Amino acid sequence: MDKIVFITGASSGIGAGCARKFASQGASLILNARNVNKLSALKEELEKQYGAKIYLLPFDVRDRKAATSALESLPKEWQSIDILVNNAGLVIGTDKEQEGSLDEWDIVIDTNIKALLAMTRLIVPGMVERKRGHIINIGSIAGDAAYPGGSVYCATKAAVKALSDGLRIDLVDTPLRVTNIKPGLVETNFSVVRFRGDKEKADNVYKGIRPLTGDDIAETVYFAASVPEYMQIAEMLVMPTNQATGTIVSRK
Ligand SMILES: NC(=O)C1=CN([C@@H]2O[C@H](COP(=O)(O)OP(=O)(O)OC[C@H]3O[C@@H](n4cnc5c(N)ncnc54)[C@H](OP(=O)(O)O)[C@@H]3O)[C@@H](O)[C@H]2O)C=CC1
Ligand SMILES: CC(=O)[C@H](N)C(=O)O
Repeated sequence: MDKIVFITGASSGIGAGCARKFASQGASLILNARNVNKLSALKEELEKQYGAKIYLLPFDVRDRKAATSALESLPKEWQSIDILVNNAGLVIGTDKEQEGSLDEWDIVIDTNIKALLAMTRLIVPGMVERKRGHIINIGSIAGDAAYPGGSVYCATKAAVKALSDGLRIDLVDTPLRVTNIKPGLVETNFSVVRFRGDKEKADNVYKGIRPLTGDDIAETVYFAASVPEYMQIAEMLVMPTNQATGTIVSRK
């Protein structure tokens, strides 16, 4: 794949999985996250394993000024981004809507909604000009229906669906494509962040079920990116076999 792929939140989980998959297929990658050490280790791995061309662009996606100047700083040969994977995201806590921390929810909303929108706003005009591009947003099954303790997170992922659908409408007269990938249970660092570093609680989320991995979701992202240009995978809901909805899971 002779394309430039920009992945936010590439230092871990689904984003790192996407980096590995696209690198294995010959794409050139711009990798973003805040943790520079993890990004550098991934760059080294992908250069060694696949001879991939990697450009690191670490910044906090919530920082609009940093995002703007990072993108402006890209060398000319890296500016024509073909695929934007809006993946960076998180949740903190499982509090009820009437009890949780507004400060923590600001972080969740700013990352999952406002930063995704800002990256789209910064990168898509160039795609429109070049008449090629694909925006792949990582939504969630959580965007389909709210669940206990997930009110704000679910709302942000419902917003990702609305932003994806809206962008697809706004780009309907262009060759650009928009995809919303909606994973179910995927074992990554996500639950460790959700439970504020409590690894035992995080591990319990995946007890008794075979969860998906970041690499599994990367396969679906790559699939959406690699179908012929006249095809647009608008949405994909991908979950473990023993999961039926955001809350109905059979554990053995
Ligand atoms: N795991 C799951 O079950 C599911 C996850 N998802 C979604 O998948 C996406 C990836 O999550 P997942 O891989 O599971 O979780 P991880 O915690 O493993 O990865 C999250 C990534 O987002 C990055 N990130 C978080 N905040 C910022 C920020 N402010 N600026 C830049 N990067 C940031 C982190 O990097 P760093 O800390 O270095 O900045 C990390 O690379 C999220 O949008 C999540 O909502 C959707 C459905 C299911
Ligand atoms: C992290 C996710 O989005 C997951 N599907 C969940 O809602 O727990």
